Amino acid sequence: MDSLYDIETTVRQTAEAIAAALKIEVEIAGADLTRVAGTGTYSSRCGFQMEDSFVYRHVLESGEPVIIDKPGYDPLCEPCASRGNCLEFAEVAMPIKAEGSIIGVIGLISFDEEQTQRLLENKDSLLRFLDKMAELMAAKAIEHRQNRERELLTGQLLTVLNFLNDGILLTDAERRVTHYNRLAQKLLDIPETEPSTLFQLLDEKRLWRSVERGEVFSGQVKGKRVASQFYCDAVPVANGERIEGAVITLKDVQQIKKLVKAATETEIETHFSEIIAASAKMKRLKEVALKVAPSNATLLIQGESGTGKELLARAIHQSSKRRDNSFITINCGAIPENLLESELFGYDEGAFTGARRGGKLGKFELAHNGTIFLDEIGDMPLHLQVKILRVLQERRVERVGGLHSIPVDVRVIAATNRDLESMVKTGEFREDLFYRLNVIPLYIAPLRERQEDVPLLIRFYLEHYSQVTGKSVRGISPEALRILSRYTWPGNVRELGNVVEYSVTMTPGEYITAEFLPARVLEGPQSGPQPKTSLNLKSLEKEAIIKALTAAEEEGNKEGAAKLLGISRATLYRKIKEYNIREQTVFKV
Ligand SMILES: Nc1ncnc2c1ncn2[C@@H]1O[C@H](COP(=O)(O)OP(=O)(O)OP(=O)(O)O)[C@@H](O)[C@H]1O
Repeated sequence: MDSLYDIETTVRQTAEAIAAALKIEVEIAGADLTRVAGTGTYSSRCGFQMEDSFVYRHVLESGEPVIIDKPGYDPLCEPCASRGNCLEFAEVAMPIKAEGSIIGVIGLISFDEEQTQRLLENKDSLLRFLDKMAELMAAKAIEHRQNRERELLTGQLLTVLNFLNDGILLTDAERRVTHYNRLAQKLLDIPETEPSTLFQLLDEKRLWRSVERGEVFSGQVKGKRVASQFYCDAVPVANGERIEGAVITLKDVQQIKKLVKAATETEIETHFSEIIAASAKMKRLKEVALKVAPSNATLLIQGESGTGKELLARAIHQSSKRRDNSFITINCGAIPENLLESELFGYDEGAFTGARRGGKLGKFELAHNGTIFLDEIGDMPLHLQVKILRVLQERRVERVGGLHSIPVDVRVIAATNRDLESMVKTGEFREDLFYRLNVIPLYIAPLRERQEDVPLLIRFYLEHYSQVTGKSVRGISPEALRILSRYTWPGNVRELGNVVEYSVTMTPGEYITAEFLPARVLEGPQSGPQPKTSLNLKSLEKEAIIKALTAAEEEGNKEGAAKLLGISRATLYRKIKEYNIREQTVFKV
């Protein structure tokens, strides 16, 4: 609500001006009938509630001006105690209206004949004059209220700006920084004492080019006063066609990476103590891995699927001084070849049709100061193998469509379940990359070759799944344990975990017995009585190829064998040659 008290000085000056112009006493009251200003005898009575102010109350209620030329005899004076003894000769009262509300009254009072004559001789022009004075005061009161509201809103907006997790810069059309929030000040080290331009703070050429075109910009920009990279979004502020400035938001790229790490990694921190190892092979492997963990050496972990390659890589990262930075994994075999390059190395804005505005960080950049785990490196296409080799040699990455290379400090741990050495022989894997990766080779033996680990792993998964399912399965019968110990575990530890989960879920009692083991374990290949050669990886592979070829031939489609096996046709033909699988062996048997 607009109030005359907020503009007390203006009200007093107005009262004095009216009094000087008309040579008559003036008083101005607020909406609650408190005298805000007064001249002559009234000047000492400001700030007090008026008594017997029946005329003013009527004006406040009706919103209409009143002229009383016979005080004490007018119907409005009827309730007044001084009725009949009134000292006033005449009175004029004009309401003060602000946006539909009545916020006060201007009162003129004459105390002799001469004043009365002056007051009443030209009523119309007097009322017009008073109306203008009332309008002036109302405008001032409205302006004062609007300023107060604007200040409040500015204060609220500044609080919001300072509360945001992004740095915010506002600029004018000349790139002068007109406003910034606390975070922007900290991120860019903006000097508080002198005004800054965008040019002094950011390497902003590309950003400003977009702003000038009236386009939104998103991308990475380097700081000028600080050595940081920022992820910026800039939105032009336009007035019609004219660009009048921009709003720029800033995110510290290092901070984003830390957030990525926090969001993706904290739950799966792995320590060496979590790698279960009873067998001599695993104990020895853990020893070697613990020794190489603190170094920056590139590592290659080989082993069948499910043997714990990723688990080992995580433990190595966790034991290195990179542990506070990201451990980024990428499964090179699971990502379509045409997307793999940009996943690994990122791309710059406009690198290809459909490229995201502002480009995209690659996994190598995300892993800066940390570790990148290149899973299934054996599935990496040859042209990307060259790029990986270059990163390992030069420690810089080049984004797809990028003009400059970016320095990265990344430890590479690669893993594969394929025989990279024979892939090198067949030309499927680059020899130079193989030797680069294989600086320190780590081999995880398949579970069937380290049966001593089986009981310990079973106990671990029993406890885990009993807890997860809320069942109190406490152990396993000797017969069930014997069956599991003789099983060949083609899926290794991952499969063992699944088997225990199945059995815990199925078993009604406190112990897992043989009948609650999955059928494939009961019927599947048992390692004990079988000839040792059948456990050989190569003979298993040969067997699988023969089976796939037979199945495909039965369907009249030889090509389908590669699909069944999940390998390329070229690899299939190479393996047929390698294992000397003759047509009649396959098709005529
Ligand atoms: N020695 C071990 N102790 C405890 N858990 C293990 C061990 N080895 C493997 N695991 C568990 O087995 C599962 C499979 O492990 P992981 O994913 O590391 O295998 P991998 O060799 O990387 O598999 P793939 O080649 O299929 O990617 C995980 O749940 C892992 O925690």
